[in-house]
Amino acid sequence: MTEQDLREQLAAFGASLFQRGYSVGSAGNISVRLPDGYLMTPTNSSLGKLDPARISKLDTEWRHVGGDKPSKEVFLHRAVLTARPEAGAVVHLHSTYATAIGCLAEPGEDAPIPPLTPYFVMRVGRRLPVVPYYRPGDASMEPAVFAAAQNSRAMLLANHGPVVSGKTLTDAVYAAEELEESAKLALMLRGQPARELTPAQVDDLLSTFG
Ligand SMILES: O=C(O)[C@@H](O)C(=O)COP(=O)(O)O
Ligand SMILES: [Zn+2]
Repeated sequence: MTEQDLREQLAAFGASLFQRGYSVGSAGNISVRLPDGYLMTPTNSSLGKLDPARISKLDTEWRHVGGDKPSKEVFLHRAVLTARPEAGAVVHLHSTYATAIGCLAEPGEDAPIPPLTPYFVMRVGRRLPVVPYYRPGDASMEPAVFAAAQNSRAMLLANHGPVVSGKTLTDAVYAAEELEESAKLALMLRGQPARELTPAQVDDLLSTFG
């Protein structure tokens, strides 16, 4: 895909996420890896109204070189895309159910979303670490996010929201949506004897689709 294609795809996915309530106001940010740098949603922009021409561009050293001022979460996206060289995009949302789990979960441990459905395992993976709380935009979060991203495609920022990576922007968006639906299921079924996928079933999914 060309950079222009990716700019248009980013704006279209942003609008789609916003229209379906995965993001409200100016919450959330998205980055996409390019051959010569990165695209990033501008700070204080609504994912629902992104102008492809004004999306921020950063060079390979993460310096702002074009478009509007980038998201204040550059450090967050840099940590994930550096830790996961195979990742092509990162989506950060404040989607309600995943954020709720991020308020219940113990920072430093894995989030309490059990493997209830195959698609959660296939899209998000086996582990969902919870990164301790940092003020949004705080550069000191970078080592903790980097460490979490080394072992997992997705994570929850405690008391803040989910961060999900994918090989492509499409993969990252689909995984972020699946994570939100799985968080909703986990909360709906909390305290009930829901049947989980067995470790063997999880292994089978990851070896087939992982
Ligand atoms: O929660 C925050 O403040 C940020 O993580 C966020 O979601 C929006 O910040 P910008 O991307 O700088 O608008
Ligand atoms: Zn945020």
